[in-house]
Amino acid sequence: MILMNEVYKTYANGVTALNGINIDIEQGEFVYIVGPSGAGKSTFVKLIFREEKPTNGNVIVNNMDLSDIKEKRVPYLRRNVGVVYQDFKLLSKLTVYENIAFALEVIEESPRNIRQRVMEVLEVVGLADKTKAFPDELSGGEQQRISIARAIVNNPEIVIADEPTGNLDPDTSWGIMETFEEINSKGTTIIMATHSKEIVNTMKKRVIAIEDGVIVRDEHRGEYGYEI
Ligand SMILES: Nc1ncnc2c1ncn2[C@@H]1O[C@H](COP(=O)(O)OP(=O)(O)OP(=O)(O)O)[C@@H](O)[C@H]1O
Repeated sequence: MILMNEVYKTYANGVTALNGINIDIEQGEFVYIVGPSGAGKSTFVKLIFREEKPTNGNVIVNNMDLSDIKEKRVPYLRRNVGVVYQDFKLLSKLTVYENIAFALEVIEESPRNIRQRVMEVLEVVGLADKTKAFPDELSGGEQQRISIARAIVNNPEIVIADEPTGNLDPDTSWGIMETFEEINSKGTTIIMATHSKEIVNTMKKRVIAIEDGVIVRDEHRGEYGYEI
């Protein structure tokens, strides 16, 4: 569960990105975050995996208040929150297998469990035959699938995706969206910031619209609502 209570975020340069956010997202929901460029979408999602801290207010994720958790608890939070980025952020010198295994090695899983789990998530994203490939030997869509596999390898309760289809062509984007749907169907919460009107209006989900740092719309099976 994700709760935000009167959340404000002002960056060091004085820009206020979030201006009094109140939200309640239940476990298992699929939520799109939409809004114009600079509205505060990325800031909103970054608060959930504590990439940023609120200036004021409370951000509660899986019963942890991130506004005041100790630094040493952050890795524990991150095990429960997988993140997918627009630009994939794969490590170019590591193979597909190593990129995914890395997340388990840092928490000292046994080699046997690592092997089993990496192969499981590669099956989920349909790339079990690519274990030995390096990221730059893969298409953009394949790289994004690997980054999704990496995000779910710890079995997180929440997956955050910040414009995951932003660098992909439409056909590839639909495939990526199907993968997110499949992950969501197993109970994982998905929070996705997106500019894709077509995706939001086709795969209907909850839509939270942010403008100038405030929530202006929160609809069940909502529309994208902006011209692009
Ligand atoms: N690290 C930062 N330091 C200072 N200002 C920032 C920082 N990150 C974002 N901002 C500012 O905060 C505001 C909100 O930015 P944010 O990235 O959250 O918007 P966004 O809705 O995700 O935009 P986009 O759709 O263009 O990605 C913008 O005015 C932006 O310039």
